Amino acid sequence: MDADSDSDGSHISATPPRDPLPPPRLPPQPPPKPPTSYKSTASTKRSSHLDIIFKLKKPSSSKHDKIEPVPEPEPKVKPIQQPDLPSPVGNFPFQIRRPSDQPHPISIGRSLETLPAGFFSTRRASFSKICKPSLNFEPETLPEITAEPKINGSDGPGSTKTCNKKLPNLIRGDVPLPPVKLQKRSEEGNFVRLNFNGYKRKFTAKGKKMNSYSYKSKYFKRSKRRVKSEVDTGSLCDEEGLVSEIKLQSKAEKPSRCESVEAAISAVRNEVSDENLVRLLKALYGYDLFRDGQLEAIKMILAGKSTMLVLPTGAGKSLCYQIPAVVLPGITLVVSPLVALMIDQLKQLPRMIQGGLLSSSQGPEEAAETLRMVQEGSIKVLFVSPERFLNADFLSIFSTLTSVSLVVVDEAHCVSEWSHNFRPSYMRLRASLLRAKLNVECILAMTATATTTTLQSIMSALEISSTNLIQKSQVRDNLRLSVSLSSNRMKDMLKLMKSSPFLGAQSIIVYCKFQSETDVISRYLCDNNISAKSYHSGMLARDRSRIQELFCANKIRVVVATVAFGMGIDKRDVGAVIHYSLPESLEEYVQEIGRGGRDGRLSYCHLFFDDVTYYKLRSLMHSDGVDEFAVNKFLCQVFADDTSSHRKVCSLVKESASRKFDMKEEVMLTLLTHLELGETQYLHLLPQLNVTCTLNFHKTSPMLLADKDTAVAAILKKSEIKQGQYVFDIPTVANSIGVAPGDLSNHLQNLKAKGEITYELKDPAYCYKIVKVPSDFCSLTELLTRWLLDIENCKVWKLDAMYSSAVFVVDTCEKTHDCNVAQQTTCLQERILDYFKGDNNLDVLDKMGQNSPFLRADIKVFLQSNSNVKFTPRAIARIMHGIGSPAYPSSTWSRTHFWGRYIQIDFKAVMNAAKAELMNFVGKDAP
Ligand SMILES: Nc1ncnc2c1ncn2[C@@H]1O[C@H](COP(=O)(O)OP(=O)(O)OP(=O)(O)O)[C@@H](O)[C@H]1O
Repeated sequence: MDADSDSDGSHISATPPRDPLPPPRLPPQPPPKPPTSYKSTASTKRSSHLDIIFKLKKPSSSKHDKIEPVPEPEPKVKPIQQPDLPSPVGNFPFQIRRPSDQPHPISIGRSLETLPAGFFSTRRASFSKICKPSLNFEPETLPEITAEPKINGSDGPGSTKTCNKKLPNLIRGDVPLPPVKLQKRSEEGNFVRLNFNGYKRKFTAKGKKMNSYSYKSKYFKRSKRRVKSEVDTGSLCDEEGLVSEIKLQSKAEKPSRCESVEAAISAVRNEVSDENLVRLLKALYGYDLFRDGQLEAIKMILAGKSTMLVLPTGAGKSLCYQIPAVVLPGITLVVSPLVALMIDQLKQLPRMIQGGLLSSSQGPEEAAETLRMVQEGSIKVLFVSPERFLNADFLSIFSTLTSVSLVVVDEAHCVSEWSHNFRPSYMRLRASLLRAKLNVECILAMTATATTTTLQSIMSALEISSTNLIQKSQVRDNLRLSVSLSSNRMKDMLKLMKSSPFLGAQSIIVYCKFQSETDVISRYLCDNNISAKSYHSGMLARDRSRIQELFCANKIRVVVATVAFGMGIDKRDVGAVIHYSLPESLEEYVQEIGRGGRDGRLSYCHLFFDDVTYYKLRSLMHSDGVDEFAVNKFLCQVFADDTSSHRKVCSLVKESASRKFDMKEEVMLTLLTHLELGETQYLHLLPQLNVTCTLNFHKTSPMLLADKDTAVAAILKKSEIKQGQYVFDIPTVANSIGVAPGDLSNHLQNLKAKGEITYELKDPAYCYKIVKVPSDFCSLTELLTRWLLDIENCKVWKLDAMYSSAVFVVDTCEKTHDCNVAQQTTCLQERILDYFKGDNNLDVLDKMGQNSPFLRADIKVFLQSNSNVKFTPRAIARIMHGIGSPAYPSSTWSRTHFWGRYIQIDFKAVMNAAKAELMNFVGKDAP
């Protein structure tokens, strides 16, 4: 989590001051069981905290979905005007409603994930005559590609492949394999086309002619400018490191090496023996031996078995898919959670393996070029995001034209909601779906950090047999671990860095929790003669990759970073990793210390922890939580649209919906994905779009154009005219003429190219089609709410386990009066192993207070002073814990002096107190 939740509220209270001391540490409690399945809990009774929303005193006359400007709150205890709040569902007491019959005002735009216009030229509809309802322009039902397939069946000149059929990914003697076709890297290296910082870079061989985007021209000049500005500000960078790295990447492969790789691949295809595989390892990478687990994994994949691979960070998991990728006949798809990670992995591919990537940040031409190469069969490893699986055009290539031999799910823990890093889009990666859409049998799931519960859920989703699990210890032996409780972390960290062994470390990563901390600490280190730079996701991508490059080239000694500097960083000689803040989970801790010692040499990892950070993080663990009534309202809106036509595209504008339901966008996506991929399929998600279009006509008059063009006629019908501009919702217009929103966007582009119109698209939205309207909204609401609650509890438990482990190590050390690094390493390693084994014997401290004598009184004053605002118990608890939410943003609410005041009291206890006070308030107020 990359947020800064510092409160700067005043300290005036209507009640006596709170106890400045944290509640005493309680004896270890039996560990709360991490949830095993939401299904089991779903049928239980509704949660005890009734999800009530209260309207205080004056009823609001504003419509609930109308967003009004946020008035500045008066200082002290004057009421704060709340701009856009979830409105009550039914009358008090709370009722769960079915969706209303009212039509939902949809809006829409341009696909963020659609393929470039013109890629499938035959798909274009002519809008001049069209749009009979019988025409089906829906992306997933269209005959996707009508052009002659070129790959595997090309009869064109120069074609080297003749096989039309999909090849199985199982290596057997009776299966005809295509000839080994390695890319001789004299032209481009393994970079297909990368979009670095918005510039295309094409790496060419030394001595060859550069293209117009070669690093020597644009990129080099830019990097020089950047270097200058950094030197001006006192940083220590020069361009040499970066350029030499690029030069290294652009070196051509010698033909003899290519031949030896080709021979080694052929040998493995003939016989998958240890000897042949070692020969291939040597030829491709120059390594003599496989590391623990690698050979086993490669053999399993080459035997066509789906495999779960759990190896520590830096143990060499990538090689386990790269070798099969060159041996297997078809393409290998690698699903990665982050674009930055894809770029890093693409860079790290051996030169002989042609790779490519598809990401939403690419331009249409770049994506088209990559897809063309995929179809030609010249890409062996393609990196994609899980969101790409929403794109029907992308899927069609694999279901009809290109054979996929292997799907690799990297960072596979993201599949599981019980992991530290659940990604809703990873829910799409189910074996059944992959098989249906890609016709692939073999799946490799890889992670360094998974508890037994997480592993079970990954293996069940990807249908990996328990016999195909390869698991090695999750922490490498060359990491020396130490921990200390610190009340002055800055000072202590400086002391640590100025003493042995940290003093001798060539490269150091310092991990912080909050973005603001990274800047403060890097400045502090620089002031103390330690060269440091900060790195976090709030920085420009260009600046981030620059810092990463300089760090890898040893031009910066210390990077002070948030969690954003993690996965994919493969600098081999990081000598120390310091945690300035407590990580959110042991998984995150293991992932981050895994950046150290990747060359196998000793690396020192020190963790500072303190109670203040723990309390802040614990509050943040509740920032994704939602209440039952909000889930119900959300469902009502999702299914509010006219359900008679299942062909219609519905949309939910992210920003306004997020405020309306007081739900983070990520949570809404989680719910929508569950509605698509849960036990019953209620909807079908489509790529996200910008849905609101503002259009101007230029050449022909709108009426005349409408006579010739059905789409324009529909636009005129469905638009509102605002300041002379036509404002309309893309899906509404597309639905009215029976075409897909993407095709309407393409048509608008054509009109723009002819000079007829100009237009702008805004309002990113989730788009979907309704498959089935739920028959029982109440049960579905309850099921989803319980599921989200379990995820919230699981996150809290993970943080508690992390904190308890740090306390445990320090306490054990103190008791034995013999604290040294070796002892702390063993102690923490054991703790980590127990945690990952999930034997539930881990003692987890419950440090949170359960009550405070002033809590109820403060809530009462807070309510009185904001009597014109609607609150839920959760909203009040968030304010008392100092966490903002879409409807109660910190920019507004951190001005109240109650902000973050009860951070040491358990969130649920604050919610309960808030509920009781709200009941009192409404009770008193009732006529
Ligand atoms: N058999 C081997 N012998 C020597 N070095 C190896 C071997 N296998 C992999 N490596 C090297 O180890 C380093 C780490 O490999 P890789 O990036 O694949 O690790 P990883 O397990 O994917 O780590 P992470 O989980 O952090 O991404 C790379 O530089 C790689 O070249």
